[in-house]
Order: sequence, then C-alpha cells, then structure tokens
Amino acid sequence: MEERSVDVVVIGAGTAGLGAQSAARKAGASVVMVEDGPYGTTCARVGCMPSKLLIAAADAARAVDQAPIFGVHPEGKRVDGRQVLERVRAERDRFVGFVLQQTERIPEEVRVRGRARLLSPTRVRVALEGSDEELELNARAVVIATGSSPYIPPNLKPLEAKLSTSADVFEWEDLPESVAVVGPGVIGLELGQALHRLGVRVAFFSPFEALAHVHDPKVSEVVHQVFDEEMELHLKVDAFDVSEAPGEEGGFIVRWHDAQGTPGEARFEKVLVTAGRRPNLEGLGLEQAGVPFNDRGRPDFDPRTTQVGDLPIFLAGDAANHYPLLHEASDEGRIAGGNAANFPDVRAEIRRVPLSITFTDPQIAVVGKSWRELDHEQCGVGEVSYTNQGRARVMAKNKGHVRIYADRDTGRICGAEMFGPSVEHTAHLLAWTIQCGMTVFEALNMPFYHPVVEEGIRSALRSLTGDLRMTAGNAEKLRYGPGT
Ligand SMILES: Cc1cc2nc3c(=O)[nH]c(=O)nc-3n(C[C@H](O)[C@H](O)[C@H](O)COP(=O)(O)OP(=O)(O)OC[C@H]3O[C@@H](n4cnc5c(N)ncnc54)[C@H](O)[C@@H]3O)c2cc1C
Ligand SMILES: NC(=O)c1ccc[n+]([C@@H]2O[C@H](COP(=O)([O-])OP(=O)(O)OC[C@H]3O[C@@H](n4cnc5c(N)ncnc54)[C@H](O)[C@@H]3O)[C@@H](O)[C@H]2O)c1
Repeated sequence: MEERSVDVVVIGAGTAGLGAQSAARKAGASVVMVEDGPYGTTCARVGCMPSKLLIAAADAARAVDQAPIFGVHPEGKRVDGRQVLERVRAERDRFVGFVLQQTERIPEEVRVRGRARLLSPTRVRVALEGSDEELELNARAVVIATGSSPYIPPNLKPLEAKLSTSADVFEWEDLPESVAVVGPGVIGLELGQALHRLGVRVAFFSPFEALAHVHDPKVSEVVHQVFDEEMELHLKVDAFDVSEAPGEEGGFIVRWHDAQGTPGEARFEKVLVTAGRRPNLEGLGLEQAGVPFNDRGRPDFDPRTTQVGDLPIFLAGDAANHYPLLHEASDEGRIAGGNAANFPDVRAEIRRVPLSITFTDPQIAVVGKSWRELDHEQCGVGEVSYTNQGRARVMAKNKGHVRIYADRDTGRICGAEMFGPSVEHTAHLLAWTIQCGMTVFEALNMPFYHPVVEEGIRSALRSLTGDLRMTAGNAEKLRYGPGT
C-alpha cells in the first residue's frame, strides 16, 4: 500500500473542501484533497443552481397566469416539460463546467479520487477509485468537508430506491403529472411550488406543522394562509404511508389521516422526499479518531475555529451542519483550511450574521436571531403587512408579513423573520444593519426611495420604535454614551 505524508488532508471537494484546500495551500501547506463522487459541487450540480433554474421557469409560467390581473391576456399558454428540464440541465451544466475548470486547475498531486476514512486524527485511509488499491495519508491536520445527504424517514426506507430526492428532479426527462412532496421544508417548498406552477399536481405531507424555517407565530400564520390558498397542504398528518400503486399505470398510493383524524388516499406519479438532510459522517471513522460528541450526538465543533474538540480535525460546510448553506460552507472551508495549515496555532474568526432565504413566492427569510433564539423579555418587535404596501400592490404581489426584532436596552436590530415580495433583497439590508450594529433609528436614517418594497421595511422599523418606547435621542445616548 502506498503511503504519503502531507501537511493537510481535505476530505470532500465540494464548496467547503475546495475553499479549505485553497486556504491551506495559500498558507504554505502541502495538501491532498480526496473526493469520492463527481467533481462539480452539490450547489452547482444538484443544489442551489438547478433549483433556482427550475424556479425561474415557474416564475415565467406564473407571470403568464397573473397577466390578466393587469388586463393583459396571453393566449394559449403551454408548458413544455421536456424543454423546461432541458434548459435547467443546460444552464446547470454551464455552472458545473466553471467549477470543473476551477477544480482541474488544482495541481494533480493535490487531487486524489477515492473514499476516505480516518484511522486516527492524523491518518487517513483512501480506497482508491477504480482499483482495489488503498492509499494511506499521514497528515498534521485533517479537514472533513463531506457534505450532506437526504434523510429518508424510516417508514419510507423500504421504498427508498423508487422514491425521488431533490437531485433526481433535475434528471427527469419530462415533468410528471403528479408529485407528493414529503417534507415542506426549504427544498420541498421551493421545488414543490415550482412544480405546481409548472402545471404538476402537487400535494405536501408532513407530520409537523412548520413550513420552511418560520417560527414567528404571526409570520408563520401568514405563510400558512398564503401557501394553503395556493397549494394542497397536509400538515400534522398521522399514519402516513406510501406504497407502490398496483397495475400498469405505476406510481404510488399515499394514505394518511389528517389532523382531525379523517383518512385520505391519493395516487401520485412520483414521491419526492425532502424531509431534511443529514451530514455525511457515517463510515468516516470518527470514533476511531477519538472525536468527542455533544449531547445531541454531533461532533463537538467550534464554529469560530471549525475545530473539533482540541483535535487536529476541522469540520466545514454541511458536514458541520452549523448553517448548511453555500456561503457558510465557503467561509467554513476557508477557516478550516487556514487553521489546519497552521495547526496547532488555531485562530477564531468572527462569523457573519446568519441569513437564510427560501426562494418561494412570496420569499421567506430569517435574518440574525430567529424568533426561537430571541430573549422575548429583552426584545421589542416591529412589523409590517404587505397587504396594502404601495409597491407590492402595484405589482399585485401584496402578500406577506415581516417582523423585525431589536434589543430593548440598546435599540440595536438583532433579527427578523420575513415573508413577502423581494425578501431576498430586503433581508440583505437587514443583515447588513445587524452586522454593522445599527440601532433602529440609524436604520431609519438611511435613504428609502419611493415607491419601493423597502418602504415596507421602514414601516416595520417605525413600528419597532413604538414597541421599544424609545426616542431617537435616547437610542443615541445608549449607543454613544450619556454625554451625547
Ligand atoms: C436542492 C438544494 C438546493 C439548495 N439551494 C441552496 C441555495 O439556494 N442557497 C444556499 O446557500 N444553499 C443551498 N443549498 C445548500 C448548499 O448546496 C450546501 O449548503 C452546500 O452545497 C454544501 O457544500 P459542502 O461543500 O458542504 O458539500 P458538497 O458540495 O456536497 O461536498 C461534499 C463532497 O464530499 C464528498 N464526500 C463525501 N464523503 C466522502 C468521503 N468519505 N471521501 C471522499 N469524499 C467524500 C462528496 O462526494 C461531495 O462531493 C441547497 C441544497 C440543495 C440540496
Ligand atoms: N434557498 C436556500 O438557501 C436553500 C434551498 C434548499 C436547501 N437549503 C439548505 O438545505 C437544508 C436542507 O433542506 P431540507 O428542505 O431538506 O430540510 P428542512 O429542514 O428545511 O426541511 C425538512 C422538512 O421535512 C419535515 N419532516 C421532517 N421529518 C419528516 C417526516 N418524517 N415526514 C415528513 N416530513 C418530515 C420537517 O418538518 C421540515 O419541514 C436547508 O435547511 C438549507 O440549509 C437552502
């Protein structure tokens, strides 16, 4: 068996792994990056990009459906499912192509193809791709950036090979006639709503009540109401069961009891399982490496350094499951790679304000502290409904509700849960105000154009000053000291 000694081994060549190898090499370390699957990253190949491409097609279909509201009557709308999916794949392949070029520019001695597992904190065994050979790597530090995989609930496990996950959707030749979406989280709602708007009969099923990651009761109420008006939602279902449909037609029979105990049954051509994703940590030898686990059974990981316990092991991206998002994977890869290269000189980095966006219509966002993370005694709440917001009504996109939170002592904005038009943009504005440590008054001093959806955010900020019962003068004193 071949053996090699390097400074850093990176397991996984996704966004986090690519960032880690780059940061480690920049810090002067010798690096090996091991990849088991296809190059190209989850984000470009089966995640962020193809899902947004499908949503773009759904937006086009929706615009045609909505046109009569404005007195515009496009005739003869027809969705060509094959063409929709061909464009998704063609554009997706273009994005993947850029990542492949970037990956191929990495020196050949850095790239190893095969499946890696830890024998100790600094020894990694690789089952090399396409051979029975193994390679043993001795390193000073290891970065684990192995990503995540769809979670299949136990009752669906026997049918797993026949069910669809998000990655399968982008390989469909044509749009199916009907889809049961199991799990109305971020992926389920994004893909399910897009399919629905492209003419597929879609129904969502969950044993829970939550939709995406909204927990503010007022925002959640509006999210439920708006999505329930548009789509078939079966929440808090009991005795949920899926079996293969008999006969030539194929597909699946879904049986359930709704929240009131009423039984239901329907046939669907496809069942799309989007019940969450789990970090790819099994079979990696974490126990042999002495990785400490917390009381939730997860590796004891410090998000500021990405270090696991005090070991020379660093976790990054979806494998860390801190915030399983693209920009976080990229940041964590860079932090992990730098710290692995300089081990044992491990440095902490201040993380960005949390920001997550769900690309439904209306869009959903959680910024900074979510409702569940708030100290409710300490925080005031401001809000706006988009029902009568000027620009939203102009565009006939006047659905949604936004709640913004701020600290009662300092007036500083600390979080928001958002549902409404153009939330992908307004959520960024709020994330930036939070990261800059702005008070609600400082945010209100920023320019607001007219007529824009940002004026809705201004209304919420004004309502927040009322709830805080603070004057601008008070807030300035709290920020700069009583002498001001
Ligand atoms: C449908 C969908 C839509 C999404 N949309 C968005 C979005 O709009 N915005 C956003 O911010 N995020 C989005 N995400 C999340 C985002 O894609 C992920 O957070 C991000 O891609 C994670 O990157 P990563 O480097 O951790 O993992 P990956 O890119 O998955 O890389 C992990 C790599 O490790 C390899 N690997 C695993 N085990 C081993 C092993 N033992 N040995 C060797 N190699 C191994 C895998 O083959 C894989 O290539 C979406 C995800 C999905 C599924
Ligand atoms: N726009 C984006 O940024 C974007 C898009 C897609 C994915 N992502 C990332 O990927 C992560 C994973 O997304 P996801 O949608 O797979 O997970 P999720 O946690 O968002 O949603 C999982 C859903 O499945 C439900 N569920 C759990 N167990 C179930 C069961 N047994 N039966 C039916 N439903 C069940 C949950 O209640 C939840 O609604 C997200 O949290 C996010 O970080 C981000």
